[in-house]
Amino acid sequence: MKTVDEHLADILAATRELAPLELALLEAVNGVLAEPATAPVDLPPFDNSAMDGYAVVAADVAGASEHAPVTLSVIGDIAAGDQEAHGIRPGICVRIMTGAPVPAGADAIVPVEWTDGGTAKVTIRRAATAGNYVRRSGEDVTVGQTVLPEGTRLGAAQIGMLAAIGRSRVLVRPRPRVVVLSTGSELVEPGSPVGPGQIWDANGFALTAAATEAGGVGFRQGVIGDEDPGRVLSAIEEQLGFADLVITSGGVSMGARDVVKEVLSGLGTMRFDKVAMRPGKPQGFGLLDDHTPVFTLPGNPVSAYVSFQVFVRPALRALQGLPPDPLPTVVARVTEPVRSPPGLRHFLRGALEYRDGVYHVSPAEGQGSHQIFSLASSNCLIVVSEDVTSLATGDPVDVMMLP
Ligand SMILES: Nc1nc2c(c(=O)[nH]1)N[C@H]1C(S)=C(S)[C@@H](COP(=O)(O)OP(=O)(O)OC[C@H]3O[C@@H](n4cnc5c(N)ncnc54)[C@H](O)[C@@H]3O)O[C@H]1N2
Ligand code: MOO
Repeated sequence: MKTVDEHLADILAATRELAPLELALLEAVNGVLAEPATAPVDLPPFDNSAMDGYAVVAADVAGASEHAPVTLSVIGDIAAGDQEAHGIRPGICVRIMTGAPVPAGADAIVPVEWTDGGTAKVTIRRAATAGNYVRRSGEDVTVGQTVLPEGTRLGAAQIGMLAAIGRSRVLVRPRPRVVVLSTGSELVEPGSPVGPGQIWDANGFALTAAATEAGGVGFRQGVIGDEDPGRVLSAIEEQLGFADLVITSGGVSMGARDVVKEVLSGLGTMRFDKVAMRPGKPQGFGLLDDHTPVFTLPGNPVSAYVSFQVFVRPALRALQGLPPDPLPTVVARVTEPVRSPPGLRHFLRGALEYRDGVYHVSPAEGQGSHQIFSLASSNCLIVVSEDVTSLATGDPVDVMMLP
């Protein structure tokens, strides 16, 4: 049997980064920057006010206090966006709004709360020193500065940064398009009635959602029966022109109708292995059409989901040129004894809780690979390594936090 680490290493060795594309900013959300982004101007681009108040000569108000207020003439207003040139000199000031350019001659802003709010004349009751509430040009970013390095995942804050330096388009490795196919003649579309021996397709939905959760764009292609091998093969092949990655579930074990394995064996670099893990033992992976990674995951819902998190998720990251990090992992203390088979990496579903400065984890009651309820009620996978066969209450163990 292959180890989990060997299987993952083979997957990552075969997975190539997607070609970068130039996209409009909002199409690039969750993409990965394929160029460094540099600022064409300083940010802020000009000195501006941090407060609604009055732009003054600081020396005029250096002695202002409740007992010795200072009164200045107000010669006008400047709002954010105003382009008129205002200038002041000692003895006069301008009413100014947050974000408006500081007028020539002014070197401090007095917030309106420190004044009587006057419009022709204003009385100031507190001293301000030079620079008070002035946002200096370039104090956030200087012209030419790299604001986002290549390889940055573009979340909301990074998209905002790009817009703030005036970019409308960026070069990114896009979110991988992940096509998900479920195989099995017992499978029925949720929303339709199930007959004897039938079940609703759970994996198609879970894996499509997982692909999107992991930074891809999931496309569920529905259910393919397993009576006609030719139909299963053509359904997979039809997706290769469009998909950046294909996931199937079901049909890879030892049954008389394990059709996915049957039709893909010998194609491209497809290989079907037993991996030393529970759940998720039967795994298939390879490239079809030279470059499209195809994962054939086992049909049991928990097996398919765990296989996704352990193998597909890192590959999706690699397609975007990101380090293939595993799910965030912490060390927790088990709240009850755990038994685990020797030689297998065991991923138990569990409940992780942070209490009194320590993580505690409780294994879920149902650990069968068909028990989707216990998966859906869990927030983590307890990872018991190959060489550990038992854990006592309080023993430390690695725990992967589920998204
Ligand atoms: N003789 C052996 N039998 C089995 C072995 C083995 O080594 N020797 N391995 C077992 C393990 S472990 C797993 S996991 C499964 C994997 O089987 P397949 O990948 O071939 O999957 P199927 O047989 O098609 O289905 C298994 C199970 O999962 C249900 N299923 C399938 N697809 C879906 C779906 N989209 N939504 C919900 N449920 C689904 C299916 O109805 C079966 O109950 O093989 C074991 N057997
Ligand atoms: O290995 Mo299967 O994936 O346990 O149920």
